[in-house]
Amino acid sequence: MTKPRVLISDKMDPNAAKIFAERGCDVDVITDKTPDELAAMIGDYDGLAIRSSTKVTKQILDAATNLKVIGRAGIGVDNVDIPYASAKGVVVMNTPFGNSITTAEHAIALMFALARQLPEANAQTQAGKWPKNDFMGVEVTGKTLGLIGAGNIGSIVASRALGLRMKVVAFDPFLTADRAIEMGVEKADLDTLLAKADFITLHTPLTDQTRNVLSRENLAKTKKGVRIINCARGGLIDEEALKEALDSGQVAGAALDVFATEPAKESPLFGTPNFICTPHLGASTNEAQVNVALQVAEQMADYLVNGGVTNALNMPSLSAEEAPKLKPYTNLALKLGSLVGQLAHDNLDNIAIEVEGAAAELNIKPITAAVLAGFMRRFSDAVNMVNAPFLAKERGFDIREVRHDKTGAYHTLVRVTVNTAQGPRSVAGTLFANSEARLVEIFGISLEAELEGNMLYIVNEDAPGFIGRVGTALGEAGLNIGTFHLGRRSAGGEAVLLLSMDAAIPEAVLKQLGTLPGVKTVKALKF
Ligand SMILES: NC(=O)c1ccc[n+]([C@@H]2O[C@H](COP(=O)([O-])OP(=O)(O)OC[C@H]3O[C@@H](n4cnc5c(N)ncnc54)[C@H](O)[C@@H]3O)[C@@H](O)[C@H]2O)c1
Ligand SMILES: O=C(O)CC[C@@H](O)C(=O)O
Repeated sequence: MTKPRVLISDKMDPNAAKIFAERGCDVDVITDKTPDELAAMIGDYDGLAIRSSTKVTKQILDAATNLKVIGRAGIGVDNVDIPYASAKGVVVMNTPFGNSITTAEHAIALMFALARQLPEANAQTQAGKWPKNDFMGVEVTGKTLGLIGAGNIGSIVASRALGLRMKVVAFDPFLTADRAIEMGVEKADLDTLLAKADFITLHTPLTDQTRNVLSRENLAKTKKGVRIINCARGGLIDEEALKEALDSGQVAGAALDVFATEPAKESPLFGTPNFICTPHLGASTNEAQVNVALQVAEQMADYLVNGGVTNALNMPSLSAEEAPKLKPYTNLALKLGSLVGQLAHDNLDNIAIEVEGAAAELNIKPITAAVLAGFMRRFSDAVNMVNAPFLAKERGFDIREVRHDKTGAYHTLVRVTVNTAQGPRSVAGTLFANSEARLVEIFGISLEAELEGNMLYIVNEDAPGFIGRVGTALGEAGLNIGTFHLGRRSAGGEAVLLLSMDAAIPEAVLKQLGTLPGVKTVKALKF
């Protein structure tokens, strides 16, 4: 097997390259490339490991013809076009916890820097001014910290602030009352937080809901003399309005680690008294960078080598332990989905995936994703397990997953059903020896077959001599039959013939078979 190739395109702790190599990947570290240079080389790689400098745009993804996974050594993935990566079938992963403590500590550091004006005091002291009377600070003890966003980083900031004997008021629509009690914070709406907080710290992603959460209007609702810290994302604060609020004294100080446009080489805020900033250093500690580098390399290698999925933003998780167990099922599901897709005449918009026996004990999501991928190959060869659920959603598919506790004739079974104009149609399959995919039922008729390579599917009226006539027609066309599978609804009723063929069947032969007496359907299948 050829080794997966990984490109590390941003500066990353060297442990990442080491882990990739140890886990069986070939790895190149090539940083500081222009988008055109990256687009020219990305086609050679299966994996792309990044921090925030590399922008994974449509241009890069279009050129990334072999790419299977993008790993972000960090939390924010706003530098990756996730919808486009998903549509292209590329898994996007991040490392959601590796730099949380470090970033929370940076927010606390900036809070103290604001409270005691440390950067300016330092600059003036080193300039020989000894400005002892110019820097009257404020204590944080007893003050109220307003937390906007109480996720991983926000909750660490809250715990540190409580340790400093501050009160913490949190605004986060997803914060439950129980979790707020557990965190020791007061849950509040945004206006209450703005009115109460002496310090405000932001810890949300940048979304349509959070963009400009500290807008001009909201800045005007803050307690006069508030101090504001943003270590989350630029764009959460209206920077022009913040400048005005600092100038007017409404805001006594602001500390930004992040800007709406980065790198921020210029800003209306630069030079404003009581404004301090750092160049997106929130995650920059040795500890955090080792954590995220190790984690991203482990996760990406696990996916490329074993199929394990951890911390993906566009695919359900799959542990390295589950992945090998699920692999034969996803193979079976892909084939069943493909069979239904090839046989379905209607423009279907619904699909049900049922699992029973051993299959019912597994994570059904990858099985569903594989069924959808197989089914939608009728629309495009580029469909895979990553993009199939997104494409299905985009097409408005109704997808039903059913897990049955009972076990039937087979120790494990996956059934795929679609509703056609003629009523529900289903196919089912099992695993022989826990690994070999076998079709066991097709549209209500029991029939055992491997779904492999070129196949011929015929539905006919059961009658003596029919099989011989099919064999003769194929033989005369010089087409060799590999295996022969038969099933029927009842003697003399509807029968199904499924043949594996050594070669593809020409259209003319299919037409000729269609003229045989009793034939209802003839179709060439490909797996
Ligand atoms: N400065 C840095 O270097 C640095 C480092 C790490 C993370 N970050 C950024 O910090 C941010 C937070 O990271 P995290 O790990 O805590 O993420 P998280 O997902 O754990 O937490 C985000 C929280 O924001 C809340 N939220 C979502 N929409 C909201 C809204 N409209 N109003 C209020 N709250 C809302 C969510 O419910 C969640 O609790 C991210 O944007 C991340 O990219 C920056
Ligand atoms: O990689 C970095 O330095 C920044 C990381 C940070 O913005 C994140 O979202 O994890």
